[in-house]
Amino acid sequence: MVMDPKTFGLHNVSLFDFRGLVAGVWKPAPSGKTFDVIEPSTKRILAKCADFDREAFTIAIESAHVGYQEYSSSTTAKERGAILRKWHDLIIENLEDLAIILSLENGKTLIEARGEINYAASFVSWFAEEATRAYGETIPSSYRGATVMTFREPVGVCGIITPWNFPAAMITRKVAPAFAAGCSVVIKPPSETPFSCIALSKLALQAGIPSSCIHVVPTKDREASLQLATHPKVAKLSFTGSTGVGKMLMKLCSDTMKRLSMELGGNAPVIVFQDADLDCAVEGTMISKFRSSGQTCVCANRILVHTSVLEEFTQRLIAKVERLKLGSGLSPEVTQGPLVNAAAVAKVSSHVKDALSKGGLLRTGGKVPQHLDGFFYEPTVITGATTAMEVSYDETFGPLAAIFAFDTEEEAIQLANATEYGLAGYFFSQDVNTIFRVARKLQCGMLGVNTGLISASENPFGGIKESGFGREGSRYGLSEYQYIKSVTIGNTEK
Ligand SMILES: NC(=O)c1ccc[n+]([C@@H]2O[C@H](COP(=O)([O-])OP(=O)(O)OC[C@H]3O[C@@H](n4cnc5c(N)ncnc54)[C@H](O)[C@@H]3O)[C@@H](O)[C@H]2O)c1
Ligand SMILES: O=CCCC(=O)O
Repeated sequence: MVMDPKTFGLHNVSLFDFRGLVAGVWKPAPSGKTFDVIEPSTKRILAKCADFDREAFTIAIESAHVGYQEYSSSTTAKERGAILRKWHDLIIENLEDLAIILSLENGKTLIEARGEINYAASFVSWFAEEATRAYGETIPSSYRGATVMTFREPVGVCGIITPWNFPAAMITRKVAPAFAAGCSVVIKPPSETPFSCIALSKLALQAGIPSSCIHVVPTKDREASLQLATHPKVAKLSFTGSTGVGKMLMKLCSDTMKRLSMELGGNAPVIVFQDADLDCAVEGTMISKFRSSGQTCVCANRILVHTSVLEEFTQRLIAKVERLKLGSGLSPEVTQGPLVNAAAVAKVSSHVKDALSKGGLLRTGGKVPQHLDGFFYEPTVITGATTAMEVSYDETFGPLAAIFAFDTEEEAIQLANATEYGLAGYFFSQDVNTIFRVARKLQCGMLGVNTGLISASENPFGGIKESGFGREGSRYGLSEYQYIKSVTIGNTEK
């Protein structure tokens, strides 16, 4: 049975829409096809979303191609900034409704969902300002009487493919800089959580983004969405998701030489040195490990603790973990929502079983709770983790804290870097020399030192190694949607 949106307490029910936006029109799929979106905390069908085909992507891309040329040539950067400012304000005005929609489809707690909507809005206001700061340069020419200048031009139509774990923020972190630069977008939202994207897009239109510049094409048909990687009129693909899918898309994009942003998987280490402030280390580990029930790309996957503080740190961590309360994200007392689906539960379960079979010690958790209906797994702590275990080389993406012991700084750094991923890392130390030395040696794009919280619109977000490339947010995020054109003006001395 599909639930009635009116029962969720939304003020603006029109935000909860199940249609796509193609060439300026909100519509169901022409075939009438839909796919089920499941509420993870109950396993019930939340709603049926329009399921578009390949043809819809073609129409959207063609429209976006005309749209970006009109939009970029008819607006100043300041005007685009004003539209984004309005979009930001509308998101904040509708924050509670957006948070409810997000919590329903993703499962995260209402507090986390409100946090994500604020975070999503922060990218829109950030790029409202950045829009006006697309500076070019003048360069001394080696030709007499000539001057070289650079212009920053919008790349054109941008394909946007995002994951379910941040259904709102992953949209605005890409779409806001694209609009700021003068680009248009065709979005393929995640099929687990399409409704936050749809709601945000309604507000973008209301703010004044031209309808030819924003298209939302939900689908379960992966082949259809690959148009965003193959169609010659798509100039750029911005993808956030797993490394495997990122590699496949990158290969497809090579035929038409698309610009790419690849925000991929991680396997973040947390290192607790012997001189760490343990309260700070435990607090930071809790945030980094259990935010969104362990389902963020920057979540701690391996917790490396110096043997001298191992038991003290573990005891304090367990005390905090055992205070976490599982349940529906909409219940005010709940601190941990469900995982996204049955496959996510199975993966955590398999990592736990594998670790225990290889000598790990279960300290708390380790089960699927029987009293809850949704896709839940208990927050779990395992000590005695080793590099032979799956958790050491595979992203768990769930609430398993695996604790490894180390004796020397060199050993910790070697363990931390022994992964093909390089997204985030964290460490805790109170020694300034250790901080500078280790910060330089860890191989990752983002580092938290004495904190587990590194995500913010001003912070360059992105990875190295197989965690991808490109930087989102920050002063670098706008240039991902621009190309540099050099203009040489010659013979100016005549
Ligand atoms: N680096 C970052 O900024 C960042 C942020 C969030 C999530 N992630 C990563 O995303 C992963 C979790 O998200 P996920 O499970 O949604 O990832 P995913 O790669 O399975 O899916 C991401 C998107 O790609 C689509 N997709 C999946 N398979 C496809 C295929 N064969 N063809 C075309 N499209 C396809 C999905 O529908 C979704 O929209 C984790 O690895 C996480 O670390 C990275
Ligand atoms: O999951 C990855 C994105 C989360 C974040 O931006 O902090």
